Amino acid sequence: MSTPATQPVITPSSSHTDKPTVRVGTRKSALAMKQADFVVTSLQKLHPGINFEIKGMHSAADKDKITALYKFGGKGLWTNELEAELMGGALDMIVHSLKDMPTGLPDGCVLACVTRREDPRDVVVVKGGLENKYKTLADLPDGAVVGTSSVRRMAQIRRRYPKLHFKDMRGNIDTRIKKLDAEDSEFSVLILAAAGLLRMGYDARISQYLESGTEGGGMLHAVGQGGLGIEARADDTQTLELLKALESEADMLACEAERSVMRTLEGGCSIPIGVETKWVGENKLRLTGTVVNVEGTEAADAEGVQEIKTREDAVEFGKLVAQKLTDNGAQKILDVINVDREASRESAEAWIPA
Ligand SMILES: NCc1[nH]cc(CCC(=O)O)c1CC(=O)O
Repeated sequence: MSTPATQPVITPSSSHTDKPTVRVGTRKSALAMKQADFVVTSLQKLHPGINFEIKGMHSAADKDKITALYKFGGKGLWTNELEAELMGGALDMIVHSLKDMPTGLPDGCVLACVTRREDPRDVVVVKGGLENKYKTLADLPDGAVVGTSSVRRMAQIRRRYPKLHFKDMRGNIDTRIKKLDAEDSEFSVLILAAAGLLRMGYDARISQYLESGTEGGGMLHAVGQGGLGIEARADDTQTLELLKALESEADMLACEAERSVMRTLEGGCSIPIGVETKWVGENKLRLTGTVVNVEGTEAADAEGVQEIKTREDAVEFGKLVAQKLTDNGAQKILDVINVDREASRESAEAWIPA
């Protein structure tokens, strides 16, 4: 006999081995898994002939909660392992919260897709929920404790509400809310991203939306907040093609502009910068940015409106707004923050993705 005597045995669990498999990686938190699930469900509807698999991975920083975060080497802290798997071919794409993605990716990896953005704003969550007589930051008495580990959030709130106090609050969303609600908790409110709460189904805990302007507490959100960023290999044309269907062009352009501000200002390290983008006319994007010192006593603000049609337009626009921020004193504020951070080893969004 010239043909092989044994054929591979098809077991029930490998009944779809005839289908091509696309492997989707993400961090193994409840929110990250939900986000990956959303991406896979959307892709599966479009491609019933492909088998999609989600692989949740703990990063080194997730596994080791004792070693100080800075000892992991900072950049890409939460993404290095996933990217190694992607480049080695064990994964075909990674689903990230866009705001946790460094603005510079390793060679060979690209931001293949930005999905339609969830509400990008930060929100206030009050202790005990909506029964609480306090609903907004303006309601809080002097000395009330705000929980956040983000310098960006703390600095901007201090600027408007100098009499509030701040304490670090880390952990994933469930952990943070539990800490807030605990009977003996010292916190009055937490500041979180609307996107995470909405995706987790915790809409009912949102008591105030923060945004630019007095009503919104003058708060600008993090770069890329609310968007999902999907990373793939630059040469994997099949995956890049699949992901085109999930891209929201308007949100991608706005997020590219925001990331460009960050990339232009940061020089390696993540910085506490707030942004807000809004489409204000046909192809016209308005981008507002702020850099505030930790004490909330000094700020550089800038705004621009420009016609944006391509990714390159968005990147150039981001550079322009970054330059305006620098002209208005951002660099001086950032230099002080970088020196302080070197001493305290704190980072901008604390780099604890939810
Ligand atoms: N820094 C943590 C983080 N990273 C992504 C989200 C969810 C929001 C998003 O997808 O932008 C959060 C939680 C938060 O900031 O409250």
